[in-house]
Amino acid sequence: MIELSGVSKTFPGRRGPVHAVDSVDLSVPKGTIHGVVGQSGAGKSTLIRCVNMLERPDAGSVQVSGQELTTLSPAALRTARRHIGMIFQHFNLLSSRTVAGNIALSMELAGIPARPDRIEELAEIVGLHGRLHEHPSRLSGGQKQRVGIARALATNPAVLLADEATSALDPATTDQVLALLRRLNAQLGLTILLITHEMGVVRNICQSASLMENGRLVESGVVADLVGHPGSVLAERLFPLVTEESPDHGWMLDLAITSPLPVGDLSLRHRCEVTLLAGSVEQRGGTRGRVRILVRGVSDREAFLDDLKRVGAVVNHSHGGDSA
Ligand SMILES: Nc1ncnc2c1ncn2[C@@H]1O[C@H](COP(=O)(O)OP(=O)(O)OP(=O)(O)O)[C@@H](O)[C@H]1O
Repeated sequence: MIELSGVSKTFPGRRGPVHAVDSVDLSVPKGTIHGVVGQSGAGKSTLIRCVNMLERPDAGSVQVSGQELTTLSPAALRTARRHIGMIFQHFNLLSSRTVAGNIALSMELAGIPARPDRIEELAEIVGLHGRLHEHPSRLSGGQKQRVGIARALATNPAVLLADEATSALDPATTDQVLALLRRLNAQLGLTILLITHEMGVVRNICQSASLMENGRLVESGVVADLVGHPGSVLAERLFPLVTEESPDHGWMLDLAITSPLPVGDLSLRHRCEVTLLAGSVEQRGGTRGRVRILVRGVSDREAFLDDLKRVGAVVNHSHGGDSA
């Protein structure tokens, strides 16, 4: 697990100090996937680099798997880093080495024997079987990232840090790489901290997420909980509800859902018309998202609201006086 407390990092800038990371507290439980989103310059890269001390924080505590990293000697830090793998947007592979050579590199650097059977096993895990003797230039972006992942796994880490790992990939390849990360999380119990500017990445694989602005985490939480908070900026960005214009008739409700909404059943039970106006829902790893519905002709609103509660829908916002 990853536990950050009061982590700060300031850089000197032309117009004064830049507080890239400012008093960040963050807890990522073992075996979960947490995403940090935010605009360019928010401090995401600096934050993730503080987790493995590629960037040494000016203040605060960084604990990974129960070990405090900020006070370690250089030698002890090298050993601790074996348990923290990292993957990058541009893969950072050595072009002069084959796939096998790139995977072996992290073992060599960690002082672990680079056994061919282990390298083959890692290639198998990431779906690169049979490509071990090729050079990176012959691989697609998705395959290069698979090499990056195999290299990161070579030292058996408990934690994987992903710095915009899918930002250079097309949507279909992004989905495949995210599916691989989800499988590694489930099968190896890998704890994953990722940073991204793509909301889809968080929707797709993260159980929890944080929004970073100007070096601070302004919102943090379990995604399924965040969608139920009416004012959550993160939930709005993750699950945007886009409608052309508000209908002038009827009762409009914005709902947070964590299971499919039985629209047909609701309209039958309440003898009313329920129309889905907008929705942003993720089904992978359990349903979660937001929907906007228009209800017309309902006679008992209280009973309708009770029924929504019964099916696990939370009303974030309701609008419109005329239900007829
Ligand atoms: N080594 C450095 N020296 C000086 N300033 C830095 C350094 N690294 C980052 N910064 C500054 O810290 C702030 C946060 O940068 P950071 O790269 O962490 O943000 P980010 O959210 O990852 O953005 P991006 O997605 O564009 O990489 C920026 O203002 C950046 O210019």
